[in-house]
Amino acid sequence: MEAFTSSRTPTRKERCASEADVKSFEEEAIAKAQEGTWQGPALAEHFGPTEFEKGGRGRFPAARPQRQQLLTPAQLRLVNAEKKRNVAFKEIVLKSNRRLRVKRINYLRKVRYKQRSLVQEAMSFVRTARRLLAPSQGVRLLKSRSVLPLAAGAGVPAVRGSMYIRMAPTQDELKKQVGYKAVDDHVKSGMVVGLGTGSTAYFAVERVGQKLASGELKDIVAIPTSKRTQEQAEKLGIQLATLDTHPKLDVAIDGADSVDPSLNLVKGGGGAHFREKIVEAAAKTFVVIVDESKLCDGLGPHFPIPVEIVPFCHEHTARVIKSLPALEGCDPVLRLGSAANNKRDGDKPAVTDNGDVEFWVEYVGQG
Ligand SMILES: O=C(CO)[C@H](O)[C@H](O)COP(=O)(O)O
Repeated sequence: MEAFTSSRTPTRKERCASEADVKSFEEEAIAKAQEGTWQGPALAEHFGPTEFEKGGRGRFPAARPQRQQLLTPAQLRLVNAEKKRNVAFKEIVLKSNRRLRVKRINYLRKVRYKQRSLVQEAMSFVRTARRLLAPSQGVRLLKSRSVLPLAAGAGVPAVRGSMYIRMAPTQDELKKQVGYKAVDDHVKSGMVVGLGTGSTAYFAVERVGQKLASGELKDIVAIPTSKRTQEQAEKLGIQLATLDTHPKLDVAIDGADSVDPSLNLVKGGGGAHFREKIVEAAAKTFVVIVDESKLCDGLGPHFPIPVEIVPFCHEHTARVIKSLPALEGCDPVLRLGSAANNKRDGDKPAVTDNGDVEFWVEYVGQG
């Protein structure tokens, strides 16, 4: 009996946790076990030290026989109750470990399933792409291991027998390809060249600059169709002139906004069509460079028709345009924002290089 040095025997309440305490400890134990921070049933810490735990050992302390002899029957009951709880905790830990294992297996199954469905999705995309896209649209579908596997999702392994695709060039890449090719095929040393305006013509101007710098082209005289193109050409060291000194051009290269099957064009989305028309009309050969987004079945609905007019009484001019029988079903809209791109940005009238304003004659259907 001398093992208990305190003046009185601790009450059951002091030594043993209430049912609610045990429950909350169990819940905490399960939660910790699930997070992987479970350190064992730290009963002493949780419920306060007991003589039993002082004498116990290991993770689930067992009462030593000689100590049991020192306990009163009431204390022995407490010890046994505590032992039972330890067994219960052990079971909880084992159960939660099992639950964690099951969870992990389910997670891995889900990941594998997702990977498999991504690969299937990729393959069905390739099949659809093969059906829909013709090689003439700039996309070449290959079945070869020498090109990149379809990027259907990061980390999806290429599977045996999978399809491979070379991704379609972007619109900018297509613009560059046609811009460069036009110069490579049509511009020779000693020529007078009309330089168009816009994001496609930009690449043609760039190519002329490159070829002059490399010495592949010599004695080129260029006539720009806008202030923007003039600035780009000057930066590239291209010699510039005007129609006043060079009225005949060997070739002019420019983009367009719409091209119908008979090669009729809408031009001027970039706000430079007034000068473009004057310069390009003076060229022996006019090379139009477009990507496939510009092709249409008929002019009108595909892209509004830009009309440059003097600012004087422009509202009156708009009414006159609207009343033209040939433009039935069309509506002239004052172009706002910048004239330098074919977007409607800003809220002030767009002003061209010539100080004019523009209407975009929009097709709104049969009037
Ligand atoms: O007519 C033009 C500029 O007045 C452009 O050539 C036309 O708008 C096409 O531009 P982009 O090549 O940027 O699409």
